[in-house]
Amino acid sequence: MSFEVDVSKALGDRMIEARFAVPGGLTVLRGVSGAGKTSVLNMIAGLLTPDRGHVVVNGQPLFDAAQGANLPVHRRRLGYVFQDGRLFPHLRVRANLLYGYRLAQPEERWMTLDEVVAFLGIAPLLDRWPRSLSGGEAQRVALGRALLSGARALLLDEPLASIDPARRSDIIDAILRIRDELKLPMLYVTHDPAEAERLGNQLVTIGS
Ligand SMILES: Nc1ncnc2c1ncn2[C@@H]1O[C@H](COP(=O)(O)OP(=O)(O)OP(=O)(O)O)[C@@H](O)[C@H]1O
Repeated sequence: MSFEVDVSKALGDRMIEARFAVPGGLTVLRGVSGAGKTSVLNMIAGLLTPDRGHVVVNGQPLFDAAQGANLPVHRRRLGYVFQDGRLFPHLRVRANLLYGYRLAQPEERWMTLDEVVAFLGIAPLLDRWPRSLSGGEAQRVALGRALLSGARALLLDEPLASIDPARRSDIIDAILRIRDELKLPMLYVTHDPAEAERLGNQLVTIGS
């Protein structure tokens, strides 16, 4: 299994719960607004600590309440791509990409800057500032930064939501190639049934 997740967390007056085990490929996380999809990704990433349960990714335990195990964020080898890209605004694209690369331990790196740039077709963007990029270009750079950080799995939270539907094809192609050529397991939050159908190998509903 690529992701084995069984967690609960009380947030305010709500209880966020998720329990699923999924193989590789792209797993769509769906659920009504407020069901807890982002909170579940944050628990897997290590940004939010579950009250109970465990998180295992690619066979490696990242969190286990019963054992008192809780790997810090930077050691989980997960790439996180947000709705709005969240590139560092004061760094050009090349420096944004290298930021992830420098964070990774040398033995964790499995793609070079040149390989990532060629894979995502972002060579013309390297000297640009994030503010000058379209939403789709920024998301391709965000994917590149995640790949360069030595990630062994990706978490994507509505990565197409802020991109004009007519201009989504480049980023969709990139995600499909990460799924099929690089074979990175992905958890992918979306509200869009067409996106789920096109990209997803399996579907998990949060909060039902
Ligand atoms: N730090 C917090 N303190 C209290 N409540 C919180 C906190 N963070 C999130 N919540 C609540 O937990 C619930 C789940 O939020 P979350 O953002 O995970 O849902 P979601 O399924 O991703 O929603 P959406 O589809 O709207 O993005 C919501 O009711 C939210 O208001």
